[in-house]
Amino acid sequence: MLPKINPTNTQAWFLLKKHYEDEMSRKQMKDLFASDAERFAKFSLHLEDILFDYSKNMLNQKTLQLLLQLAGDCELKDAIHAMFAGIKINETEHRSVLHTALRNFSDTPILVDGKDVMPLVRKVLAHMKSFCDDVHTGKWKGYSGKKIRYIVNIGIGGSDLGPVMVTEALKPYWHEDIEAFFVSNVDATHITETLKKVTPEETLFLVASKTFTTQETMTNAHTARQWFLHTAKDEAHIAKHFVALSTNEKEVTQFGIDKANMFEFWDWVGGRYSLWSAIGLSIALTIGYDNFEQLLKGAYSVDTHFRTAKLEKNIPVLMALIGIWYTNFFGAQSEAILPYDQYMHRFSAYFQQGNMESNGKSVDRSGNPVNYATGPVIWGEPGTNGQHAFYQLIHQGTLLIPCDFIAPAISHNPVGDHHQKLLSNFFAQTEALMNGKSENEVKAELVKTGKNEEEIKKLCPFKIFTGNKPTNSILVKEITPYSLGSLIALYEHKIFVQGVIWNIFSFDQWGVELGKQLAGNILPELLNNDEISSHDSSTNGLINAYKKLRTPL
Ligand SMILES: O=P(O)(O)OC[C@H]1O[C@H](O)[C@H](O)[C@@H](O)[C@@H]1O
Repeated sequence: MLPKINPTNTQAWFLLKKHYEDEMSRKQMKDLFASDAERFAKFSLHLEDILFDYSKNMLNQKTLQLLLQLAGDCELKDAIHAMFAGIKINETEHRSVLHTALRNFSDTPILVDGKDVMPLVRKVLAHMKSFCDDVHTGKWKGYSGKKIRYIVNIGIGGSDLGPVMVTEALKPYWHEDIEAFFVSNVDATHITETLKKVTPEETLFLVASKTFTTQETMTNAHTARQWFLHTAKDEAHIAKHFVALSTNEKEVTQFGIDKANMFEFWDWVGGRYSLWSAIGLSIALTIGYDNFEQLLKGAYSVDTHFRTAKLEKNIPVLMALIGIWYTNFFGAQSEAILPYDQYMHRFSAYFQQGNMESNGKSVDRSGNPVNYATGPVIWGEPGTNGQHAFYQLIHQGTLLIPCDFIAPAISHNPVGDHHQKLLSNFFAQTEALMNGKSENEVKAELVKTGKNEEEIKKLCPFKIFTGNKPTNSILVKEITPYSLGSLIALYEHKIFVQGVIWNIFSFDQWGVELGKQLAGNILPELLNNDEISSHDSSTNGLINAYKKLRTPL
């Protein structure tokens, strides 16, 4: 079990508040750099090919020491141990949290209810490997004897976002004969447009759902099944074209998928942490099993770092503490994740679910409302697109938005000087956000343009950048399956640490249920033309307007 400590009652919290009010709220980051030539060396860390630079933050040694004290006061080390040991820290669902077991390459057994889960994990990985080999070599054939060319993953949330993000980020590693598609939305447009691009004879559908009851996924899977049978005719052919990635054998067989074509995972794998499990089959089929294993190994390396490194040298711990510093003491309400790598264009969307479904909670582990802020809004787009869209607000708006800049040193597409240009923007942005531009600098610039004094006075306020906008920079040698695995694991553990300190349960998601429940009530009301009066006047009004607008049933 995790401790139930209100972080605001700790001594560290009290001291951090005082430290913020007395000292850091007035500090300028550029002064911190000016007064310490060693700042970068002191506030950056290396982990294999990853450089984590957190020097451009509004913190000093004392801040760090107090944040680490907060981690200590909230018993973080014990919590880390509890998660890796398979203790049922997801108390509201009475489950262990063991995505780390899926990438455990050590010989250490991991026990759930006294039983080692590692043999099962290895068994499913072996099944995935042999299946990938069969599909890639053509041993696995479609019903008409043709090789599989198209993979369509049907899943949503954690059964979609991870595989989409990873396959996109690793496009240079795609198997040459395979093309992957992902269908998630219950909007028929998604499946319809996808089915236009594939053929029944050469398509393998992966029905990805932990529960195998999710409305969107089941609806899309049934539509795909119908589409397939329209051409294939015989239900016996389904076995060659539909496999299931799930924890729910009963529902899988009821859908008509053979147990032998089910890739299993377990309730101790959270949906948004499941890309390492059988849910990653679309990844393994797309980039090859060996590359999938590299992804797991990259994550395993970070798991080892997270479990064993001292807290002050522990990258995910520092990422988490820095986030808490801004959320709870500076009042920041969002964080931007900005990958300077076009292939990583779904990375922030992926961690939107990772962070917001995990730490978007307002009740603490004792069941009481929290009296402090928890998970921020996570958002972002790849650089440099974001620069031409929303960076204006980050530079000159009223909100404080801590940003993570992520970039590879080596591009998969070393064309001309594109990558130098891309990275010059990365470095320039973090520099600009930190230093800003003073009134004197603006004036001097305007003088050079030949403007008169009155014009300069008028224009000056708009051209000032206050600076002091915090950023983390994560520089990776290259985006490979291994380094991507590491990056994902860093962010996963950041989320975990924050949840521990905020005294919330990060691995349940009750907040998604109400909407599903009400949609279940409303759906039958949409299946007739009767006027509805069972809801509030807005909901009634909307439903009745919809019924008038559509063609009557
Ligand atoms: O994998 P499934 O059981 O289909 O669940 C898919 C998704 O839907 C749920 O509503 C949860 O919010 C997500 O955490 C989950 O990843």
